[in-house]
Amino acid sequence: MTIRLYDTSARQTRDFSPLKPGCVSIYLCGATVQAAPHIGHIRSGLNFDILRRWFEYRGYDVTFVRNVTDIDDKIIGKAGEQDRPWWSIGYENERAFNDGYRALGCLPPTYEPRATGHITEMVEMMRGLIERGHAYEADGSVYFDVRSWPAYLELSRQDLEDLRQPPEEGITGKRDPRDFAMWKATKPGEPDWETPWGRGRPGWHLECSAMAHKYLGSAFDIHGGGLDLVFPHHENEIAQAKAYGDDFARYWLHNAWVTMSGEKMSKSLGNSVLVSEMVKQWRPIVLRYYLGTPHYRSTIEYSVEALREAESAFARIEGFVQRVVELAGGPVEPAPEVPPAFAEAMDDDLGVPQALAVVHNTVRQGNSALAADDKESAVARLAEVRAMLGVLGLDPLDQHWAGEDERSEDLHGVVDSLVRLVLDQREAARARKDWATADAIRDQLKQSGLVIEDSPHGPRWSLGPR
Ligand SMILES: Nc1ncnc2c1ncn2[C@@H]1O[C@H](COP(=O)(O)OP(=O)(O)OP(=O)(O)O)[C@@H](O)[C@H]1O
Ligand SMILES: [Zn+2]
Repeated sequence: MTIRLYDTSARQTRDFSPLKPGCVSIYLCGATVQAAPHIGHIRSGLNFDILRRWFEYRGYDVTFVRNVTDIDDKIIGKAGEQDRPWWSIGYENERAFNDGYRALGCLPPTYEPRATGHITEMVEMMRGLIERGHAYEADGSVYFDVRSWPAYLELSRQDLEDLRQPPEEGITGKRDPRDFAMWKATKPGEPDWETPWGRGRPGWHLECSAMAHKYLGSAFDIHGGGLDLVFPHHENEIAQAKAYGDDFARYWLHNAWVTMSGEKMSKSLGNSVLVSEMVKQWRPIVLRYYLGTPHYRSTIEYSVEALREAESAFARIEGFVQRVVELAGGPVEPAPEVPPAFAEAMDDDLGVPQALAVVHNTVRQGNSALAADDKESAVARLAEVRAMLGVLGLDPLDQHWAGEDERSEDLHGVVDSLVRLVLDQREAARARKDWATADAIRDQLKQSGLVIEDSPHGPRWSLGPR
């Protein structure tokens, strides 16, 4: 039972062996809080939430750090446009991100450090890098000297000579156009902090190296983020941290994008679908199913059709769960272990699609057991299904989703009695051979979006597809 993970750095799947037995440390590049999250951002959070849950299932003690970049050019730009303090933009969007993560059932990280709370650590890192000859000050900014670090670009496997585009354009004082800014000299009206090299503000790359060092030490297990971060962000993080003396991350994991018409969903491109809008149209648990169940290294091309498919696939699972709970007449606890085929799929670079196939198979077996009136077997299958869904964060009976909407419980009861009332009327019409009324009632029920099924315990209703 070795977990295997695709390591971007090695370009292959490697057996995972932790730095410290029984423990896993993960650093995930989190939100730049310049705007509310789109579903691409939350996909990244979700993929790593599932990774973390899987490690926990496998008995590891997980330390999961997901940072917040609360100072950045775009935040400052927005503050100017909206005539608001820069930090009010950051706080507002950080809350929006947290609402999004919570809505989709992402467990809170162990630590969620904000960049601006770690200026001291960043100054310390720059001081060390300047002392070691890997960084220099120019005009109040501090740059990393890429030629001083021969291993630079080892993650993205590029050649320094081929690096055509300087990562930071238009900044003067660089010794080499490919050197990147760790610290940016202040400009009038911009937020700034005191350093030995004058007032200024941090560059994005430095923030992550400094925060990873502070919370996870000089070496840790896994560093993650979206594929877009491989270069320059992660490459620059590595250069800073390693040149400073850290061993840094041992495995690099990158989630693929959510795209729209083949292009990365992105705030700056304006092709974003906000999480806050999506949760008005789709149940959050369905969104989680949609965004969390494709393999983390496969692109998700946004489509309403695929969302509908996710909705009906999840409805099949949920319908089974409900039927067995009704039959059992009481709670059915998750099994202590997931089926071996599920575990095997998850161990293999987090093979959620294959693992999900095991869930659907078990649901099918459970449904056959129900059809055969085999209560014991149906209940056993539900226990397995719950254990598997728990790992994926998709167990509809989990506290998180059961309280999805507290009012929905009340509403469920109200709809229940209304449906019974209407069906009684229909029965009465049939009894007096008033077929026209009976048919009209049936048609109206259908139009209302309810699906009525007969069950040994009387009629059951559920919401039909949209
Ligand atoms: N479309 C996407 N699909 C998957 N992951 C994404 C997508 N967009 C951003 N991410 C990931 O979400 C995390 C937070 O991203 P961040 O706030 O830095 O946004 P960003 O990459 O600047 O996004 P945008 O391009 O929308 O401005 C990062 O790990 C990033 O790689
Ligand atoms: Zn980062």
